[in-house]
Amino acid sequence: MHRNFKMAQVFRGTFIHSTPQTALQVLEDALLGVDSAGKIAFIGKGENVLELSQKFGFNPSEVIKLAQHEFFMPGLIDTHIHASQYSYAGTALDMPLLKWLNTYTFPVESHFKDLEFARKVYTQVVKRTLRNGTTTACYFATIHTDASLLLGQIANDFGQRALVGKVCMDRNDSVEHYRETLQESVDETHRFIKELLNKKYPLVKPVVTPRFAPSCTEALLKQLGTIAKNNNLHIQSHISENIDELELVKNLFPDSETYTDVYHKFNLLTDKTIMAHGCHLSDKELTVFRETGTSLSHYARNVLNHKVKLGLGTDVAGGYSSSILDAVRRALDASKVLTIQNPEYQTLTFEEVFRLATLGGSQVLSLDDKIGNFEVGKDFDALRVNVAARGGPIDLVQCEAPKILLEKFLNLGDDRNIVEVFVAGRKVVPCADQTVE
Ligand SMILES: O=c1[nH]c(=O)c2nc[nH]c2[nH]1
Ligand SMILES: [Zn+2]
Repeated sequence: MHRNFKMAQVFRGTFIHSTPQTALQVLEDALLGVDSAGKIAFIGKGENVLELSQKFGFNPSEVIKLAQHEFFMPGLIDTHIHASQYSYAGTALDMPLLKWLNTYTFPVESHFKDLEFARKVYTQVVKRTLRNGTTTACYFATIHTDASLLLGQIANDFGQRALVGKVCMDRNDSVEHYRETLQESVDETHRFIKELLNKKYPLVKPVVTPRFAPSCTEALLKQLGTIAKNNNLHIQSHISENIDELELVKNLFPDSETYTDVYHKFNLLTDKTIMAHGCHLSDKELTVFRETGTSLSHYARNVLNHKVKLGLGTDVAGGYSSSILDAVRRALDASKVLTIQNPEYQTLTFEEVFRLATLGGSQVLSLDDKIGNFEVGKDFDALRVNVAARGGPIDLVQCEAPKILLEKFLNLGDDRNIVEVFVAGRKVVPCADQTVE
């Protein structure tokens, strides 16, 4: 027998996922086994259940069968979300970036030195995103180390896979008490990394997080590049979101040719770097992204054309919803608008956006050896979707093919259709305590 672990769960039904070659692969009447370490042990055909049960040592009567209108898909991956901005999600969308940061964001984030406030918001955001099917989230917290550690603890407790970033900023003239000195930022980043790694959470890791170039001095960017390199850590930040921001970066970093150069110079562009937005990146800058292996949390055909790793992010609270399903729809809508403006522009298909939300996200986070689709050896991070869930938002008149079921779920579904969520084989939704405080 080829297994180290006992088979913990075996499912039979439709599995839908992406591969690097195929945006949508449907496995009908498949049998998938998850071992006691939460990894996919085998994928076979339902009709071979007896043979597989002998080979992998499970009882065919214990196989969990999906109902009609149900399917499994890989867990959704949010490659960019500000956990600390969740309290005002859905509001404060009336200002351009720099004004928005000074007016809403920095004052709210400064409250996270209060650990009870942090606990409340971070518990809400972890529970809500899990409920919405986000099995992996790449979080920005705030400058406060203890509150950022708390976010890691809460993600671990609820079973979400997460990268957690203590935000670094030693430049901020607008909200004076929401700023660190260079030394504080460096020391606290060291402490954050050390303490989070010491917890040995299996699914939660630190990510080095310069907020964005305008809120960091060159000295800080340099030190953060070194810290990430010495500890082989992920890095996340923002880039090239807004024209005023570009001007500011030009003024603050006159020696750098482009915004991308600012980060590149300080070793902040690596194959474990996730940059958000990148709306105004030139072809030349995108080439640097590809060459360094840097990923983008955004959507855009041009990014795909440059073969830059690309995934979706909710960007709460700049984005109003904490559901990746919402990001899927906005990516599709925005892509249609781009085609209206330029008929040569090739509209993204729902299959492509499905891949961005799952496998693409795993590539962005350099976790595609562990998650992103249903491959033997990967962790079982999955959503059990019932398109016809009672009380849900979708009415089915007749039996539909799996591809249509997925399309309906992506375009019309919500958390009522996500009947179970698994992370590394553990069922995290429904969990014992379902109410969002
Ligand atoms: O959408 C954004 N949200 C933020 O919090 C932020 N900080 C810098 N740049 C940013 N963009
Ligand atoms: Zn952001």
